[in-house]
Amino acid sequence: MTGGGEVDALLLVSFGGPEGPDDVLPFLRNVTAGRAIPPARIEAVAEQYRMFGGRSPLNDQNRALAAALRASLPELPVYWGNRNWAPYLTDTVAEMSAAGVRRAACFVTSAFASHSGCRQYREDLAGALAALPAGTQRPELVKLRLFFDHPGFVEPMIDHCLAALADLPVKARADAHLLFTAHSLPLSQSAASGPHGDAYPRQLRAVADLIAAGVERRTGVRHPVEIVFCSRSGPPSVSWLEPDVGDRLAELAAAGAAGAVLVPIGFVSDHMEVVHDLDVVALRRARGLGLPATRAGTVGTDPRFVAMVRELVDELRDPTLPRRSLSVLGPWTDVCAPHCCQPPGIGRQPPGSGLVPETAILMGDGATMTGRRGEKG
Ligand SMILES: CC1=C(CCC(=O)O)c2cc3nc(cc4[nH]c(cc5[nH]c(cc1n2)c(C)c5CCC(=O)O)c(CCC(=O)O)c4C)C(CCC(=O)O)=C3C
Ligand SMILES: [Fe+2]
Repeated sequence: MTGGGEVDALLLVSFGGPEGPDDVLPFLRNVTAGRAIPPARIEAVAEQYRMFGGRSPLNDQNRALAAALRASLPELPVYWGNRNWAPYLTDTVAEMSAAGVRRAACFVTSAFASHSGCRQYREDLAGALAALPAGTQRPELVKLRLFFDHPGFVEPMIDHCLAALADLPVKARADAHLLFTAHSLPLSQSAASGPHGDAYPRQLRAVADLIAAGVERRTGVRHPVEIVFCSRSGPPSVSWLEPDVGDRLAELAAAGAAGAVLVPIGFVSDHMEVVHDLDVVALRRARGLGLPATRAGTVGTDPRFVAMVRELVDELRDPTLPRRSLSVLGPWTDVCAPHCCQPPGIGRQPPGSGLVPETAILMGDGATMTGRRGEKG
């Protein structure tokens, strides 16, 4: 990797979701391969997808994001590849190689550090390169930095939070709690997130505080800020980040809270965790408890978010450009440290055992890592 320079493609990297009833089980097998997820949990998640016709909203949202990115970056071909469903990253990277792409900026639809949200995508990109036949052109795949505290993500979420507050009944509004939601993680994954550990909860807290401060600037009201979690999985013997959003709503109702706004910062579009775990399960529970509650929109294809991606690509072309970030945690590093987000017992072996050099760079192998590297993180 060189300091700055040309970029000849953008690769949108995401999770992937099923697009019809027949896709649900094969998709879940892809997601849970090698993971200790109880069969009962898999069946329950399959049922959630079936409630929505077996179709996740996620792929259509990525199609919309790709279209917005094409409009915003007309000079670059925009490719799209997923971890768990077609179009698969391995196929997309093979297509990019055949098209002669030399250096692609990779935008991953996940704002925060964790194994699932950062490292595993780097593993996927490295795996897609390693799967190319010997002798074919290997594009350089450069993952753009984590964007949790970028104004292009935070500012639209402030607007969405204000809109959700305005949807509450007037008497619930001024004292409403802001419950910032994110995907739960096993405590071991959370503790191992980022280069020094605990990056996931710290980044969530930083973003929640930025959004709450933005709301206060506009309304003059300082709302209570909490981080809550959805979509806990895994066996009951393993501890995950808590509190669960529904449990916390029950506690707030019991304590006589005025109201609550769910602000889904952990996801960039309204996918299954949002439309099912928040809109169906959590909001229904709040209604049953008599607690006024609304849910803020996700960032989706907000023009500021799309412009942020363009800005991150420009940073790659010209490292002297300002690197916008709103919290003391950022701007996040361009290259992850070797064991960043590596929980004990998950993932591939440490680098150094016959990996192609591009793979070693993506995986943050210190011995071969060159080029742009931030100071913090
Ligand atoms: C941090 C995080 C993100 C955010 C970062 C990112 O965006 O990557 C995320 C995203 C997503 N997770 C998704 C779906 C699923 N996640 C699962 C399982 C798991 N997720 C985990 C964490 C995360 N997941 C973890 C620790 C597990 C346990 C197994 C494991 O250690 O890997 C399972 C298996 C069943 C279950 O266990 O619930 C499913 C079906 C979808 C698609 C939604 C749609 O279809 O709209 C998306 C975007
Ligand atoms: Fe990381």
